[in-house]
Amino acid sequence: MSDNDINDVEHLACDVLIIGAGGAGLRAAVEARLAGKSVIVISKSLFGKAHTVMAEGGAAAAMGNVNANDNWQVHFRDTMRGGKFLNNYRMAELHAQEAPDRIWELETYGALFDRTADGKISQRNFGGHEYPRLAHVGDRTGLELIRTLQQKLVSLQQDDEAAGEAEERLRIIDETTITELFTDGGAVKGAFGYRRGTGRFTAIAAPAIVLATGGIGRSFKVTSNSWEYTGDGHALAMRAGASLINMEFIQFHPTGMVWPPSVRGILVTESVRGDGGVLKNSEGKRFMFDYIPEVFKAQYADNPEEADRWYTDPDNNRRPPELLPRDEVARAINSEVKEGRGTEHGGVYLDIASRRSADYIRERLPSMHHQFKELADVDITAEPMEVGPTCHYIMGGIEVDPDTAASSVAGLFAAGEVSGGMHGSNRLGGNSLSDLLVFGKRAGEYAAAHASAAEPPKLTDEEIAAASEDALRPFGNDGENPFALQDAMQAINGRLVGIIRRAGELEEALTELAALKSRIDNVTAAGGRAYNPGWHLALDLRNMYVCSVATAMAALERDESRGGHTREDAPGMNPEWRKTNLVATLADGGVRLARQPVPTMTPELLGLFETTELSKYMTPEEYGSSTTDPSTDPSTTTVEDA
Ligand SMILES: Cc1cc2nc3c(=O)[nH]c(=O)nc-3n(C[C@H](O)[C@H](O)[C@H](O)COP(=O)(O)OP(=O)(O)OC[C@H]3O[C@@H](n4cnc5c(N)ncnc54)[C@H](O)[C@@H]3O)c2cc1C
Repeated sequence: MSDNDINDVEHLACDVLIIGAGGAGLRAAVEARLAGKSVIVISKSLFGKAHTVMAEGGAAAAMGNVNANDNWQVHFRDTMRGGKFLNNYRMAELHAQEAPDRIWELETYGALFDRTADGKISQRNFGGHEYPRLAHVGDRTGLELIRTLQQKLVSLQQDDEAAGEAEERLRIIDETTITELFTDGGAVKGAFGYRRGTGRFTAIAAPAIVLATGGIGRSFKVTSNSWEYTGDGHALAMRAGASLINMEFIQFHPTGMVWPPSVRGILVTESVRGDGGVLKNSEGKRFMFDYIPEVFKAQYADNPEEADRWYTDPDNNRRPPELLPRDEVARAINSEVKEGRGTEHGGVYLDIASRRSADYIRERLPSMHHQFKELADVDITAEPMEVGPTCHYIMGGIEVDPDTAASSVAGLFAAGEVSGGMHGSNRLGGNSLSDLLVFGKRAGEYAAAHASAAEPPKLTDEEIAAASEDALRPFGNDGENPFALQDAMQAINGRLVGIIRRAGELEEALTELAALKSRIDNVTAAGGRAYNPGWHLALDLRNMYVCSVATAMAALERDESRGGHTREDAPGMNPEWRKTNLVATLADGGVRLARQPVPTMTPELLGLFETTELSKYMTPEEYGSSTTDPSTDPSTTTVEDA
């Protein structure tokens, strides 16, 4: 066999294939396996090293442990407000209702959350959440979540082993990247990928597939995301015929590290602000009081005295503006820096040292203490941190049915960050960990049900050979180095599709991206197939490209500012745009963008809000309207890209 032998393919089969071993993938795997299905979980990185493990602050669930006034209705309201009412209301409803059960269930799997004085799961404050709501383990919550789900999977494998069928029903394959999905007659039937360590190909036949591949953050240079987040699941879904929703909404977390340059973008958890940290500019001013938008004035304190009282008496005071939703805080920091009140390294100060004791900081924020000491030689118990916005999360993603997590392609499901709709135009902190538990479980359940009703699919030699040839193409190309092309794409996105956007710049981005296309098609890989990061990136680039184009197109189309999409040339929210989702599909190799109506909330859910609040987001006739079916709505229109 030559190094580039396209015939050396490992053949596998299962009922439910799960692509991604973060929280969403692992929770789906538990559910599908408990439903009696054979399951394979594939992970691009080492098992246990998914993004979820990096989550710091916690998982939002209205358990009411710290403030008994909390309940799912309040959580639902906060989530819709955070998303500026563009959320898929049904997803937000299911999420708020089911998150507490998913957290308690984790305890039955062995999770150990921090406790309140009376022994309940402790819950902390976070931006946009009315009550303390984030179940946490210090600032290492994601680690506990992944550890627990892995432990659950191992215990299920041990059951199988005892029955003499180890790995028959649950197999985990890490360091393997899926590059293609196979479809037949509009339904998925398997996937193709390569083992990173050897470069050997793998073809897996499966009637049901769950995409749980996380986000797209690596399309930007300054990001909290790690190397794996290249939009693979988004692009795989599109190539299989599914649609992406609202890709313009990208969350720039307000607080990433800004110094030294080698660590720029690494996250500084919102828990620092939840636990009392405040933002100051270079003049020492606590500036967030100047940036409270009209729609949030009723809930946020407009003076430091009231804001500080809130930490001990939240029932009688309004919240500090440092805890506004992330999009608001990120924009405020951006403005301060732009107006010359930033720090030496282009950020602002985040100060908890002058407000909390060193012991408190070390106990509540051990990872942050360690991170700043090790990476920046800053002792956060004695000095302020320098922070600035960093690309963190994509609200856009695969369009799914809210109850079943099914995409428009039969047998293809999606959960976690790769799916769209749940968070509307902006995600609240803590709502991702709960989202991936709620919808990971649902995706696993419905994928298992789909597999039960399907025939075992067969993969053909021809389609496997075509996928192999495709994957090997960079070795035969004579173009550019993949790292140079990634830099070029990151530069376009950072400069022209970043936190503040303008129509002219977005057009420029699309032109520059289009010019990059042929260079990406001709990207070159050198060397052999074993552990070859250049080859791996060469294959990832086409995914990053298609996601970048979908984002820039949707950002140009939506000429309003909402959540994680700020148009300097179209400031403010437009109630007409609140009724519209932008849906991207692939057609003739290009991205196609369509407008679809946002499903309207049921009267029961609308009734959870004051009319005065709804009037800030909606047109008057909407308050009393009932659900619209997008597929039959005549106002659906489309635009084509180049
Ligand atoms: C530093 C940091 C802190 C955060 N803190 C919080 C927090 O406190 N609370 C909160 O709610 N959210 C937080 N988030 C966001 C949250 O962690 C993520 O949104 C969430 O973990 C995503 O989970 P997931 O299961 O969807 O995907 P991930 O955990 O991102 O896992 C994706 C999986 O897919 C695999 N994969 C990707 N592409 C392929 C491919 N082509 N083939 C095979 N496998 C593939 C990856 O290897 C990985 O296993 C934080 C994010 C970061 C970066």
